[in-house]
Amino acid sequence: MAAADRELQYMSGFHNDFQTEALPGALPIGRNSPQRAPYGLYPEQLSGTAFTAPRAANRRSWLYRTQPSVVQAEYRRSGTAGLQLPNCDEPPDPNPMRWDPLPIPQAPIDFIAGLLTYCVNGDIATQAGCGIHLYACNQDMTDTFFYDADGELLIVPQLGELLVHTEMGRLALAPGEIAVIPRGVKFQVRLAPGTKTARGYVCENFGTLLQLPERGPIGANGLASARDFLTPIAAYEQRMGDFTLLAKFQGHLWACTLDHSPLDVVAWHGNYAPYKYPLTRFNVINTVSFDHPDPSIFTVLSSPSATPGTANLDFVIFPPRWLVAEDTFRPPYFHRNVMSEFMGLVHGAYDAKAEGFQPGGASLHNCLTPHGPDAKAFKTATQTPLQPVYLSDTLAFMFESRYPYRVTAQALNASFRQHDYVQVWQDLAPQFDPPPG
Ligand SMILES: O=C(O)Cc1cc(O)ccc1O
Ligand SMILES: [Fe+2]
Repeated sequence: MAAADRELQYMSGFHNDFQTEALPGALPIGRNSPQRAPYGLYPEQLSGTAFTAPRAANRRSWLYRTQPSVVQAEYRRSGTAGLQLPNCDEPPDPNPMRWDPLPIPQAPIDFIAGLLTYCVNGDIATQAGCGIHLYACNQDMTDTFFYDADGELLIVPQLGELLVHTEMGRLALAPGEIAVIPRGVKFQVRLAPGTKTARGYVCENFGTLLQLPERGPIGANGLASARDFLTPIAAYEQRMGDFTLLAKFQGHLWACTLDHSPLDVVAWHGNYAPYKYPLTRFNVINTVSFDHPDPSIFTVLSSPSATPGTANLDFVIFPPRWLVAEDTFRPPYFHRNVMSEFMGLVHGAYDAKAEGFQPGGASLHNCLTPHGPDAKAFKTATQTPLQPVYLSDTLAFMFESRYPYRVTAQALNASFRQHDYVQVWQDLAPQFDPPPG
């Protein structure tokens, strides 16, 4: 099969034990590390969990590459303006926050340089919490590659199609789909033909690897199904040049040079690999009687913490769906949540906030910060006659975490932050009308 035809083919399944080779015979058979691997390839193990992690949680892959990853120069400190840690001198902020869409860049900028950290929670060093970044870019990464030693990257494109070239294969990624690049996997992001500008969200999970949530009483089916997750087949390039490998390590960027493309993996096998998932495949469960269920019924992927049911990170979506609840306030209720909620919007409108929360925008409702439908949404939802309604053109999502988010100075002070966000609730006047006497 020609190299170009091999691109963008996928294997189905979630955390399966996959095996794939871009050249017939490149994968050793029956052992991981033969005395001499086929075609002079170097075997290299990539461990995503401790060697001794229980079998069900253990993740590792064996990569067969033209040169081992150690063939690279010394790491030196690097910096991009946008990838930042929150200022620890300032206390975390309980105010509800919202941002207009991340502005589209005018100057040339690639995916990594175009990342802007909004907030971070937990602690990278103890592998708890996550970082939340938005990206806006208009250039391919060509001679620069990247890996993240701090967390796996959940990418949620909002605008434009990406081609993610990873050392384990190539993924095409469009708005409405998500991808997860495992911690440590080297990759490069390019723009798909026809895409001039791309924008989206990235959640960097420092904790337990994302997994499918339990279905509990829902039963054996529903929500996201393992077979709809797609992992790329092996694809490699043999390219010499002056290349830079960027590494995010404990919150900071480091860079080293190398004279060959690190995307030189000819074959691999294992259960630690990138994957993508089309959110349209999500089977949406909701009430068919009354009341608004908690949004945990919309969980696509979850990173558990040590406390049962209390996620390090839940990735929750609000996709198109029927609303049929009777005698019910149908949008999200007013609430105060001990978990912290960061939200984004891929397309359309969100029913709790029809205006102000825009595609490419973001909101943050931190631990126990009161929030809910804005005054307009409350009025509409309490006055409209209740018919079955199809909520079309909507795709919001939430990164929900047990750890409060600390917002970076650049996000706090961004020109596109809506400093008057709290006003959206202030018209909720008293309407208490007790019986006389
Ligand atoms: O705050 C939000 O908009 C997210 C959310 C949605 C919902 O349907 C119920 C609770 C909740 O936190
Ligand atoms: Fe909420």
